Amino acid sequence: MKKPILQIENLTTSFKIKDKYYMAVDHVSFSVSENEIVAVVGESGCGKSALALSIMRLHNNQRTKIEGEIKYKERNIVSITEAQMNKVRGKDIGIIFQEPLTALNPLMTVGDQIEENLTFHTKLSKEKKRLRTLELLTQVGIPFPTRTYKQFPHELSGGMRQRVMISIAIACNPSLVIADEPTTALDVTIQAQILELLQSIQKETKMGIILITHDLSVVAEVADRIVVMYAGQVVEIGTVKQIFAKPLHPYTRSLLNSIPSAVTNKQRLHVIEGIVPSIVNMNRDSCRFSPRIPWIPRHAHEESPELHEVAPDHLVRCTCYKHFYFQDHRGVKITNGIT
Ligand SMILES: Nc1ncnc2c1ncn2[C@@H]1O[C@H](COP(=O)(O)OP(=O)(O)OP(=O)(O)O)[C@@H](O)[C@H]1O
Repeated sequence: MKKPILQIENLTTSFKIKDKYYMAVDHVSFSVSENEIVAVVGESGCGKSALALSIMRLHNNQRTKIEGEIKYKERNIVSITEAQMNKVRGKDIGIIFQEPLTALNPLMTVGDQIEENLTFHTKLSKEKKRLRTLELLTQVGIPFPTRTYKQFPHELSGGMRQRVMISIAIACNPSLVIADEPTTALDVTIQAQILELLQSIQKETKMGIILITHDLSVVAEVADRIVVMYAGQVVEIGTVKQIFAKPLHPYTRSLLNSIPSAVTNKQRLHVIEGIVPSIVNMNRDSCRFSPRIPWIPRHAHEESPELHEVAPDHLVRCTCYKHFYFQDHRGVKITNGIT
């Protein structure tokens, strides 16, 4: 059995809005093992970034409350001091953000930014840091590492900047990397290259990756397991095979049905009607997805829906999945979930 690197248990992240706290991540539990890619998927506003920033403890702690456990190699990093967390961040756990142009410092050269991380976490000499930086730039597929070493972020293309972000994230050989929408800001061909790069680094280093994305189609090829989040909660979790071959929660099925494919490209794509509720106006006592599937009878939903284990390692929230069918744009029932 694989060793878990990160175990998240009942993680709750609440933001203070006008003197009251509202949960954006609601009792989330899952784990990531070495050599494993776990994808966290869901539409915008489902709590994916709030989750990623909670793991890194990058929220403003004056306005954010984090409860539950995030165990990195058995140690609960929710309760360690900020100084201790500084040693974990960037060394044990790396992060890749969606938009490298905003995440990178525009006034520092690429070389300096990578070396900054090495200076903070290692005792390498100046020359060794330079060599390690050039090695990293080569590893992430930068064609002219010595030139890029001296360049500023704005001198690079989006894809190259994301490669630089990846090299910063992996500089200290972390055992876990969180990639928060790493390809969203890139065009399709570059997206594929960046995902391939992440996958090859992961194979080489055996690190664990949490891949956060709103796009289920990007995870099929790379992920081992999928965590589907809706309105702050995990609504389904399973292996890639389980989720793609037997998606159960109506939200998962809707996400899958929204993916353009060779099968659907001549038809209108499935659109998930409605929007993710805001954390302030959310009805927390019932199935949170129920307002978006009004044709499912009320009795099909569970009160205070729980996660149910439907197969080994395959969990789904609420009983509504048993009754689910789609309505296409003409109101026609589609019962199998995937057209
Ligand atoms: N700092 C904050 N203060 C108050 N509310 C917040 C804060 N950050 C996020 N939220 C709210 O928490 C919910 C989850 O947001 P989050 O950014 O985690 O979603 P997401 O799934 O990552 O979406 P996206 O893909 O657009 O980033 C949203 O309702 C959002 O408005």
